[in-house]
Amino acid sequence: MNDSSTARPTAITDAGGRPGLELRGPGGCVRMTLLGAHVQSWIHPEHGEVLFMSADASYAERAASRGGIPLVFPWFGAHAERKDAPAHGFARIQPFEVAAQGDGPSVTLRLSDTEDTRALWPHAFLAELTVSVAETLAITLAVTNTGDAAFDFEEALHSYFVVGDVHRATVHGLEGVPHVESASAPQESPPDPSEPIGFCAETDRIYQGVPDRIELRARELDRRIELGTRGARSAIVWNPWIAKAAAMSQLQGDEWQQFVCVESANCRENRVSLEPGATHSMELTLRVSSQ
Ligand SMILES: O=P(O)(O)OC[C@H]1O[C@H](O)[C@H](O)[C@@H](O)[C@@H]1O
Repeated sequence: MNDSSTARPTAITDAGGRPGLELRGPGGCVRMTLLGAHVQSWIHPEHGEVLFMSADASYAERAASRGGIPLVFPWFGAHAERKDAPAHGFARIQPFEVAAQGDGPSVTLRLSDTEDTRALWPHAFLAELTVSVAETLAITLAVTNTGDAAFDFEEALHSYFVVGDVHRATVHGLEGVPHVESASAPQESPPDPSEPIGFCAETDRIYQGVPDRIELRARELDRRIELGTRGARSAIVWNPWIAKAAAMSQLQGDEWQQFVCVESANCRENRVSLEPGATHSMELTLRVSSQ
C-alpha cells in the first residue's frame, strides 16, 4: 500500500447528483451512494470495471438503480402479504448515514428504523454495511435487533457482475447444492445438477445450504471472480434472458447478455431469526483474477 493507492473515503455524487463516497485501495476504486448503501462501481486496477450498471439505470432521488450491489433487506423478492411494499425490501431506497470512517479505504454506513420503515415492517433495527477495499473488496452487513421482541428477516448482497457474454459465463461451487428454480421461462431440459452452472435461458435459482466459496468465470473477459462468504446460507443465480429483460425497467436492449447476478443471501428457509439485542453478520469478500 502507498499513499497514491490508498486514501480515506472522499465525498462524491453519483450520475444523479446523489451523495456518495469513493474508496481507493490496492484492489481498486469503489464508488457507492448513501441511498441504499449501494456499491455502484468497482474498478479493479488490472481488470477494469467488475460490476455491471445499466446504461438505462435511474438515478432519481429514491430510485434503486439497476446494477452494482443493491442491498436487499428485510425481505427478499415480493413482500409476503403486501402488494404495495417495495420488492426486495426497503433498504435499497432508504438514505443511509455514515457511521464510521477509517484512515484507509473503509467506511460503515448505517440505517435504523423510522416511521416509514415501521409502517412497512414493525421492528426496531440497526443495519450497518461496512465496505473495505484492500487487495479484495470486502462487504459486511450486520443487522442488530434494537427492539424488545424477536424478528425474522431476509437479506442479500445482490451483486451484478460484468461477464462480457453471458453465454460464456459459468458458476462453480454450487454443484449438487439443492435449489429452487423460479424463472418463468427456464431452460426446457433441467440442467445437470452435478455440472457447473451455464446460461442458455432465463435463470432465477435460489440455492440453499451453500458453501463459503463460489466462483464466477467469465471466459469472454478472461476473468474469475471468487465470492468468499461468512454467514450466508443462500445464493441466488440470476439472468433474465431475452423476454424478461425486454419487460424489465432500467435495462437496455441486449444488456442482459453482459451480466450475471450471483447474490449472497439468507432467505426463505434460511431467513435469519434475531432475539432482542442480538446481531447477525453476513460477509462477502470478492477477489478478481485471470482464468
Ligand atoms: O428488478 P429487481 O426488483 O431489482 O429484481 C431483480 C431480480 O432479483 C432477484 O435476483 C430475483 O431472484 C429475480 O426474480 C428478480 O427479477
